[in-house]
Amino acid sequence: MRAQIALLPGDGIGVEVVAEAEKLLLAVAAKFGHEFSFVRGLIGGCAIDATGEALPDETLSICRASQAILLGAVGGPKWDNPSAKTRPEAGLLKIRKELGLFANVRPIKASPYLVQASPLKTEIVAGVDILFFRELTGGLYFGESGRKTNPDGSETAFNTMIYSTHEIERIVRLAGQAARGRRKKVTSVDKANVLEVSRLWRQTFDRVMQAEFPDVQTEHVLIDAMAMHLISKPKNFDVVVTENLFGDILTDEGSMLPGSMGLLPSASLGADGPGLYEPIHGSAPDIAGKGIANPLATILAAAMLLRHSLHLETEAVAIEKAVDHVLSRGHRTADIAGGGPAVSTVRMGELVLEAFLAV
Ligand SMILES: NC(=O)C1=CN([C@@H]2O[C@H](COP(=O)(O)OP(=O)(O)OC[C@H]3O[C@@H](n4cnc5c(N)ncnc54)[C@H](O)[C@@H]3O)[C@@H](O)[C@H]2O)C=CC1
Ligand SMILES: CC(C)CC(=O)C(=O)O
Ligand SMILES: [Mg+2]
Repeated sequence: MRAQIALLPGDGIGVEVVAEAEKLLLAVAAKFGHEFSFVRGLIGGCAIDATGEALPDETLSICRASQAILLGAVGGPKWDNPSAKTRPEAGLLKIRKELGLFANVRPIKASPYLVQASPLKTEIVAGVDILFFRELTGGLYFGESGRKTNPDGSETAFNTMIYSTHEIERIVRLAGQAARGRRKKVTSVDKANVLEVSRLWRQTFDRVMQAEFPDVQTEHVLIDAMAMHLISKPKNFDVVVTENLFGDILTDEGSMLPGSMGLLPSASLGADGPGLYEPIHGSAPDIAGKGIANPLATILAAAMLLRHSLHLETEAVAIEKAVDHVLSRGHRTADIAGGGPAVSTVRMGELVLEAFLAV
């Protein structure tokens, strides 16, 4: 098949991990006879430096003309000034909104080869397999916000959490459909004991699930309790659906089940158009430029890209198997090495490539 893939490495370790995933995609094309063309775009801090905008129009055009987008990460201390005109993260929010990528799918699966990498007990972690559906274009990240100076000179700032029925219905539907292909259970996470938005979320979830997915078991869990249940009894969860901010926080927490942020990929999908694939982590300024970041989350995001946007299931599975193989042989980057011997970002990429070519 022919496909154009937009590569948006972004900032910090985004550049290092996307380079490894790109090598895998090139190898997929060569091995399976596909023609992938890659077009690069700027996003985040590097885009602000070059153009003054966190998401230049040119990047958006490249993405719209592509079948899929692979993104690294944005942000870093260089662009953290609170009074700056724009921030790198604004570019990420804008691309999600502009492309209508309302569903962020984040699988959290504990590899049998990595149970030692988790700070949690083996009996809690072994066998964990959760699929998060995080709503991605609504909620606090997109509601009205602002600041004002009060008469006494102090300041007030506000962000608004806002959701409409339509926005809730479409993400709940995707969660229900996914559950049908899995263990047929969906957990909805909200704060309905306090927030009006959550009460609408809960009512809408119940209505859609009862009418359209009566065969799927459902439950509601409050966000504060969920933060605890997620690491005390993670095997109770199959599919989890929640709003933007809650899903952002819970999945970073959930990364401690497999053992590192550097292991978790994600897919951001809309009703149509290109999907966007990225690791769940950020630009990791504390390790950027050292060549030690774990590229597996981004390599696994490339596998999700092949599966969801290019419908190349065999190729996606081949990458996932190669990652499993490398982990089964004991190769580790520093984040999952537990203080033991560790390989570099580039070496980990090479090992996955060698395993991919060998099967
Ligand atoms: N999707 C994106 O582009 C995101 C961007 N950010 C931005 O990234 C910047 C840094 O944010 P942080 O809060 O530090 O979050 P972060 O996710 O960049 O890093 C958190 C911790 O996890 C480690 N880590 C993350 N990815 C890793 C990998 N692949 N291998 C090994 N270790 C890894 C980092 O070294 C750090 O100790 C900020 O500017 C933030 O806004 C944060 C989250 C998502
Ligand atoms: C805009 C962000 C940096 C959000 C985030 O942390 C994420 O999508 O994981
Ligand atoms: Mg996040």
